[in-house]
Amino acid sequence: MPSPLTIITTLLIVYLTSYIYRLIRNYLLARKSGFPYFIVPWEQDHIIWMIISVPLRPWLKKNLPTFIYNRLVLTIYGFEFTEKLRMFQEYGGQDVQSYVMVTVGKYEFSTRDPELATEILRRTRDFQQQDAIGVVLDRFGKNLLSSDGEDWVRQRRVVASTLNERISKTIFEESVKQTEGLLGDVGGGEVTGKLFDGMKKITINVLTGAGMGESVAWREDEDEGVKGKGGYRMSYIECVKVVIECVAGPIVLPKWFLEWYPSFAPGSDLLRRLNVAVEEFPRHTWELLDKEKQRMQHGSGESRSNIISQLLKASEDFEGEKKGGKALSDDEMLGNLFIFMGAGFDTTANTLSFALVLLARHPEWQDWLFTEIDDILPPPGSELSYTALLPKVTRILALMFETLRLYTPLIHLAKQTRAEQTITTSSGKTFWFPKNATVYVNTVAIHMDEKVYRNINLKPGEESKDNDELLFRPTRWLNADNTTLWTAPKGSFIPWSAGPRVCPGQKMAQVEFVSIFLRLFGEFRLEAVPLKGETRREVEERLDARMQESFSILTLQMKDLYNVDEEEKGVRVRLVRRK
Ligand code: HEM
Repeated sequence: MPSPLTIITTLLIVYLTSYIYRLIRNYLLARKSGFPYFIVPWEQDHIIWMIISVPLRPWLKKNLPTFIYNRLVLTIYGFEFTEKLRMFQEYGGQDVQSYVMVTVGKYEFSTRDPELATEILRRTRDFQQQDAIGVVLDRFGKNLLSSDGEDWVRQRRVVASTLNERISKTIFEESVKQTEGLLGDVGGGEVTGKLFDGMKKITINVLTGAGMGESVAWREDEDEGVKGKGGYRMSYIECVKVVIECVAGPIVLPKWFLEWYPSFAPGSDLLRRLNVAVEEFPRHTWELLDKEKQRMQHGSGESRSNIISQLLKASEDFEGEKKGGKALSDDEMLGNLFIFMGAGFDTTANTLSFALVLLARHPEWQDWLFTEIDDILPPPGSELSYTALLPKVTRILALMFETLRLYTPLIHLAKQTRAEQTITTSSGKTFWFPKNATVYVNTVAIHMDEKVYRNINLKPGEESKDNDELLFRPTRWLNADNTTLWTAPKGSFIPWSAGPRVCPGQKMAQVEFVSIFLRLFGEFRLEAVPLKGETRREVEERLDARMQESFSILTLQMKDLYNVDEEEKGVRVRLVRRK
């Protein structure tokens, strides 16, 4: 019988040998790749490290020697936003702006090179979705975001066709209606921290109203809605909110764990609500689907302009074409209706919130917006028309693009190789990727490319600056004529990704952003409210610092912006009537 000491020593030797083996293996693969590489002898994808490293980051920064921290931080989730361009400047090559990080964990490649990014995103069969996406997002069924190959092609055809012009018009009208509801709450000139919660509420109400065909009145108690009608404990909206809140982790917990998790343990309230939501979300969704089917059967046969009815219609068309072939299995139908919520909620709400904070920080850009808005809005009291207004809007879209450039919701696009791959660039150089490589397209760094963005489209009176690409300047998105939108070169502006898997909700998000801002800034100006004794300069510094403290849980967001009650926290603003 070996002694405990012998067992521990043997285990230690086995672990160390495996550790050194993995490091050397990744090192040899990196040398073969043709990319610049550097070594961080750490297991970046170890589950314990992934959980503890994010909260530990400030402590590590304070206590570790800089040369160690600067490498270790690149193994901590969300480093793309905190580190910006540094790692490419230190380790990336001159011509390809990419690197391999040699670790003890998975082989990891990152790029900020527009040409490589375009190629990676174009070749969806060679650079596929990561396995981890399915673990998190397949809770209610397989879906577009987690699928690859033929399954993805079939689902994409059906799902993407539902987000059409009819939906855009519905989205526009529903967004205006919801914004009016919000203005009823916060448009009285009072100081409020709730404007940003309002953006979340608008986004989810629009997704439910224009998406699921269940229009929600602004003042409707969230506990009401569909709740109660079939013995539900939570409304549809509440279920969606809880599930999305849990997508970054707890969603993977099995039902038995949620059921038995002790009520005195930390996080028990959220897990208890998740337990209910996981059970009731599918029931609500089936009920909405059934209702829509009934309407289609008993109505004129015309599908309504919401996502759920368009999805049913697209499925029917596909099934007709394929003579009995099913467009989406029941499981996929549910999975995709969840993905619409999951993919469309936080991304859009956070973009709206960042844009508002940027406008409160830089009020001079509000005047710039007013010029366009006042020019195109009909007289007060008239209805806002999607078809009349949308083609005329450029400045609000320029603001949206500039917000997405600086605070891109997805800080990287994560892909994975399942076989060896090569890419040959236009300069004739060939690079190699091993099987099972993690491939990151770093959107934060791509959006800060000085060769693309520095001093582009300067307008009369605007000065050129050495750090212009790091600054908030929406005019860069307008051509010299000042009325048409500038298109960034291929692979240089990818908040919605690019290639065949480009976000199908791109237009929907733009329509929502434009309609909310048209309605809001048509009537109001936004002011940042100073804390006690704060000068304007100090307000600006505080807002800049707050935006830089943003962090990513699946999407990038500001800390303490939502659900904040205390006076000193949150970002307090005031809407002041313009006319
Ligand atoms: C500002 C708002 C939005 C941003 C920045 C955004 C960004 C993205 C990005 C980067 C991807 C690619 C993800 C990847 O490949 O891993 C994506 C995919 C997707 N998005 Fe969006 N999105 C937004 C709004 C929406 C909306 C409103 C919807 C629909 C309601 C939506 C539905 C989807 C779907 C279904 C996919 C999967 C596409 C596929 O894999 O073929 N998104 N989005």
